[in-house]
Amino acid sequence: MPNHINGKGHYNAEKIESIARSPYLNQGTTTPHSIRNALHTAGLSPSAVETADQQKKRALIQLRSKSSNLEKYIFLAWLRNTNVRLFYRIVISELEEITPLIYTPTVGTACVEYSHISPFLAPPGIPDGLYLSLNDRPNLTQIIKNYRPYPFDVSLTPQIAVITDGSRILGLGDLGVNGMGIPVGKLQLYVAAAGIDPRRTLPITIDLGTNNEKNLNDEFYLGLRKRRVDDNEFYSFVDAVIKSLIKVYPELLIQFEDFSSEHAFDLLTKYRENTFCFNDDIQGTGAVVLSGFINAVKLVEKDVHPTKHRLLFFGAGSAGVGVAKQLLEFFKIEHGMSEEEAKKLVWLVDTKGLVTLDRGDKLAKHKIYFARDDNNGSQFKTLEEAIEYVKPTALVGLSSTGGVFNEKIINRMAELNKNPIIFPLSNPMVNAECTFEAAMKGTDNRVIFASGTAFPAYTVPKTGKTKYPGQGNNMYIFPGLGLGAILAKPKSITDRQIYASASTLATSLTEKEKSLELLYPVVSRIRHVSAQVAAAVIVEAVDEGLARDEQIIKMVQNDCKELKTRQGKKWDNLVKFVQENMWDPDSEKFFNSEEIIGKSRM
Ligand SMILES: O=C([O-])CC(=O)C(=O)O
Ligand SMILES: [Mg+2]
Repeated sequence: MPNHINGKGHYNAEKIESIARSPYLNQGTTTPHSIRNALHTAGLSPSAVETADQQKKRALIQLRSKSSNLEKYIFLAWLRNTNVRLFYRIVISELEEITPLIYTPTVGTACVEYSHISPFLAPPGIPDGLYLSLNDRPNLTQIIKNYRPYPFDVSLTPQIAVITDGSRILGLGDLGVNGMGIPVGKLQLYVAAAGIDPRRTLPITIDLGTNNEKNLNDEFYLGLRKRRVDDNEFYSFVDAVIKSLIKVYPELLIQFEDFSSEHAFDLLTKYRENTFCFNDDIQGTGAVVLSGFINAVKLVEKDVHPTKHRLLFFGAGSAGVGVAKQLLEFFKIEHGMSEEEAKKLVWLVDTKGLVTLDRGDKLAKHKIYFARDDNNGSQFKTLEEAIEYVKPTALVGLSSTGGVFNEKIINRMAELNKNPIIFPLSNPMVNAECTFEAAMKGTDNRVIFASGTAFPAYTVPKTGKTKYPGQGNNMYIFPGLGLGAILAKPKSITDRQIYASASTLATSLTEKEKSLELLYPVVSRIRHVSAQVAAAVIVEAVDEGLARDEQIIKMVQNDCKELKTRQGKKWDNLVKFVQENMWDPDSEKFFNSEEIIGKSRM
């Protein structure tokens, strides 16, 4: 733990002041009177001394009394910024209730409104994250150095940064600087789901303008009021930011988030070999869908041989192509198919129809890989036409077009397949290509379903049986992947590490979860699941010879003697070690009460 004691073994007045004012150290109404006296905070709150549970109960009652989810978001942000550990106690114990409020879908609403609400999320002087705008270009390194991650602790350096330019926030498009809600939300999940210390997280939004007219015309918009810069300036600015970040924090893991598709791919290609980074929308979403797909394939394998699937992707942006590429790994690794063979199982559809090489338009770079050349000159302009042509076993939506998997399309998938796999993955909920209820009704309840945002369970009217939708959200991957990477410190994050995260997530289901035909573990188990994912990433990084943490390397070599035959192994010691390394709001003794009391008596 950080040492707050001065040279003589006592807290000095300055330290006492900083504890009293710290939303991390000061525990408000649970503080005993002796400590309140010592901190000189006696009289600043009523006399009651409460337990942490009472504090939590009160906060939950307040939270639940709010009538809209946006109000709940604002309440939770305020709580986080005034009593960090109480906030995380609540998030961790009530994950299923709180995740949709601090993350998708509510974070989408919060981002749209961010310039209107952000001044009211924290007391003055408390940053929600680091903003770097075009005008900061000459001083980037200094600004990064000056920024103190919140809650403040100068003895701790950030371990993980989530960085966006706000250009493609969820399925909501270009929100400019309002996108800050996303890095903030993702990093809260790093804390809650993977036990990263909140004081070591760094949300970053770079502001290179916005093409969002509504923002540009909004008198309260807080970002640069100009159109986005061109590609040259974009890449050069991002490069300057990455270089400055690494200069200030050489071991920082950088997660790229919600960049527009074209930029997302190019940034990943540019940095993935030499920089400690990954892209959550390409690799995180890719891995989580792969994991759900592995389990979906198992549920239908009596009827469809795994290598006979035909996968139709509606939406060919970073997520669509990222997911499709990850799925290829499954066919290659688990079924020995060549890349060319596996690629033939994938068809992409975008707004102009089936993506083919001879369609006549200039395809974006990232679409060319999957563009078909076996269409004999025929073109298929709509999703319906593409479905008739491909006859897919699985329909994956990453189009950001809410409701586009309409009744007709769902019915057709049900005619074509005994158990159609339908994954409407766009976020937030309004952008999902269909609801769980619509998919169940349109397929006589035979659908195998996962969405990006959690839908409610559905009870089949005739049988009374309740079915649970899968939530194919990258929150099952990025916290564990990031934690594993932070612990093993590989030189780079590789496809094999990503694959390991996905296949481990797929096998992390309990017998009960399997008996309910779930595709993903229940959210309330996410801390344990993240530990397993992290362990898998660590083992892979060591196996690849890329890990650089000596202690981890030794431990893996002892714990997982036969690295090459480790499939299906649980690596219990390593998982335990990872869990022991997780930050927990109650695990630390934050200051020495005796020392403070001793000081006040002097
Ligand atoms: O944030 C989420 O819920 C998933 C995600 O990365 C995205 O939709 O861009
Ligand atoms: Mg994202």
